Amino acid sequence: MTSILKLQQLTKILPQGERPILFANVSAQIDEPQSIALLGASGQGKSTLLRMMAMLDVPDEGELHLHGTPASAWVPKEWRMQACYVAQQPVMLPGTVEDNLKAASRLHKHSFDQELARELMGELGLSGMDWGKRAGDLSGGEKQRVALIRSLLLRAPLYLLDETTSSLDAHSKRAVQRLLTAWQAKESCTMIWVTHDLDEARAVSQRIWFMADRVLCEDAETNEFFEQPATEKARRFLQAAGRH
Ligand SMILES: Nc1ncnc2c1ncn2[C@@H]1O[C@H](COP(=O)(O)OP(=O)(O)OP(=O)(O)O)[C@@H](O)[C@H]1O
Repeated sequence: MTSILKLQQLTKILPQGERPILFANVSAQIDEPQSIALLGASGQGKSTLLRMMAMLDVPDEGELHLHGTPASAWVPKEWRMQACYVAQQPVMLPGTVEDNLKAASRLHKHSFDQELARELMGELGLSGMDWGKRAGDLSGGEKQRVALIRSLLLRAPLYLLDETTSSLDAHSKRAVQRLLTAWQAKESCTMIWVTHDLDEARAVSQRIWFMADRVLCEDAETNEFFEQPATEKARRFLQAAGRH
């Protein structure tokens, strides 16, 4: 069976600093659609690894494969349509909210699914929003949610979510978690969540990738990771968060 995504011995070396190796020999494989939470203390390289999976950063060593084809054989733009990166700081495209929502259909050259867009806006508490409003004038939380819906409308098989809910209020955060969980199941897509919120990780993921001391230290089922972490590093990480 062809894997959805394969990370093979990925190493990232930083251009300067006392600790030049950010991470080394990170290997993992996703064989079936699922949600994975990528955890670890600050500065371990989680965002860098996620950006590599989006072809927005390159490994110094190792190779990534998407649907069985190595990154070197992909046109980056096509890879990014399959592996959709949702940034922590949302970037609005020029124009209106509607222009942003229509971005995926323009890219794919297919008709815009207005009904689905309305449904998703409603689920994230944005049903009253004027679609003619300039996207740049939205609040930070509104931009985050519109950017997320714009990404979902791409209907990508893989979503790379970089602390997507961190700037949202508790209500919106729960709405996003609910929507993405339902979307992942309905669309049979894969989601990789970088998050510092362990409640979120537990609620949304089936699997945990845990980074510590420059390696991917654990790759485990979510319950197993939280109930019986296999390594001392993970135990200490969970203890520090009051979870173990
Ligand atoms: N291209 C680069 N050049 C220099 N430093 C970099 C580069 N990419 C990442 N870094 C550094 O690598 C470290 C890890 O960054 P990264 O954001 O990937 O970690 P993280 O685990 O996601 O951290 P956080 O949880 O705090 O967001 C940081 O100190 C960052 O400044």
